Amino acid sequence: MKEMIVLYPAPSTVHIVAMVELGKLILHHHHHHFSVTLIIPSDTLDNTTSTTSILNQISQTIPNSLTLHHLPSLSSFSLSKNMDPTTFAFQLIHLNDQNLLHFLSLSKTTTVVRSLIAIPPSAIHVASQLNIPFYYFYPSNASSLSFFFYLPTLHNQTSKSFKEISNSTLDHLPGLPPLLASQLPEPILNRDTQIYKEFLHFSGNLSKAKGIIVNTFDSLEPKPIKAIADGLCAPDLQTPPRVYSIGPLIKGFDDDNRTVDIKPECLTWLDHQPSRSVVYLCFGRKGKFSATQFMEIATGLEMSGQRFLWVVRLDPSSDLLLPDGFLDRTEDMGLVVTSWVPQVDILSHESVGGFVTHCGWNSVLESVCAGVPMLAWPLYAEQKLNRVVLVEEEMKLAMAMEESEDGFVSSAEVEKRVRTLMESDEGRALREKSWKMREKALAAWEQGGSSLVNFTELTESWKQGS
Ligand SMILES: O=c1ccn([C@@H]2O[C@H](COP(=O)(O)OP(=O)(O)O[C@H]3O[C@H](CO)[C@@H](O)[C@H](O)[C@H]3O)[C@@H](O)[C@H]2O)c(=O)[nH]1
Repeated sequence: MKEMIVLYPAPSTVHIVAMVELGKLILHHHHHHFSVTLIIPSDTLDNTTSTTSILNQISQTIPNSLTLHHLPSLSSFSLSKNMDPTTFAFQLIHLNDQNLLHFLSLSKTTTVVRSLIAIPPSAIHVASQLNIPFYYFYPSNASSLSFFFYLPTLHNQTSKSFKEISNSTLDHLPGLPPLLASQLPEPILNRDTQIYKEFLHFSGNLSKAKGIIVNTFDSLEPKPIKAIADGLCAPDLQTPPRVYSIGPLIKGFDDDNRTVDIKPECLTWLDHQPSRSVVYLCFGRKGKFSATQFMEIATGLEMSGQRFLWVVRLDPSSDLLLPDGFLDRTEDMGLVVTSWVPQVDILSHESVGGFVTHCGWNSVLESVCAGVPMLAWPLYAEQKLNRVVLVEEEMKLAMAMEESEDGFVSSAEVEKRVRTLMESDEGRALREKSWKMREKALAAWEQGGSSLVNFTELTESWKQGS
């Protein structure tokens, strides 16, 4: 009988999508040995129409051998207006712990559960109650992972919150370039919050997992990967846990094509633009801006004279406010889209020459896989840290959008940076570097490539029951 691998994402669509890719990977290589069950939390952070359509797409494209298990709905629980999304996510996760325990206990009566691979931090306790080998799946990069490994050490060095020392430079973080305290992951800036405690707890537990699976590849982030492996991030540990970088895991190009019956307008529009001429702007699922900021972006884009494909997210109740006559004047130059777009297809389209991104890690990986240089405009979560790493000389796949202290970006800045990205020698150098990194991304999964080797070691250890 096949042994079971259980995948347990956080209650967020983007993490479910990443774990589907992991499930497909395991089944593609090892379907004779393992069955894979993906647990779908019934309530997600982003219970929106796009979430539903993505989840529908997922169920249409997953292989039959990937079993979905939906957790019961937590219908009595609703998002309090005052609760920030991360706090909400942790609440959902804690409420689901019992459901997870119940499912795994039942599964254990009929099959061998070879491992639980989870994003939610508290799943480690469920696994240990049931004696199931536990792996964290860390959905962002090795750089922010190395920071979380080091957080307990930092915590003990000072009693201050990072937000109190926001202009101080931390230049001793293992594997990382110097960072301002304000550039650290946003949920841990204030140590008086419950979220900070949750992350500290997560950080302290990282070493208790049998391994940590990260969606990156060795040649993209060699320094933080080495710093973790060398034990620099958790100096008190005898043996650091094994980190398996098995990326890039991104949504397959084919999957989208199979489900999209009608070619989206934006792809048809791209077909008619010159090679590498279009700058693509998209800020993830939640990247919303104030009306004033929208105006500045629009003005900056128009002034840059570059062709653009701009994906705009709006609150259901808001109208899109653009400068008078903007759409008419830019009719031949740009397209503004408010719907969900097939980002992977867009980034790999011949006409796209640059990407203005919020630095969400999936977007970054998708850009890397398409060889498209980035203009980094982080908004929240660990995105500021991601920007520092992306623009650093070592990696240099992006240039930075410079914002004011309160996060505002002027139209002049948008104009200047977009033009530089698309037209200057600096932009061309970035493009060349990005193309080289694309080749390294592909190589990571070729014969002898680092991600294939790491993945094989991981799955072999399961087969040997170790
Ligand atoms: O119209 C759209 C908008 C987005 N996407 C896709 O949605 C995903 C967005 O993922 P990501 O770029 O990682 O952004 P977030 O959803 O904001 O990601 C959250 O999760 C990431 C991984 O943990 C973190 O790096 C981010 O900071 C955090 O905001 C990507 O696959 C995009 O291709 C589309 O396909 N169409």
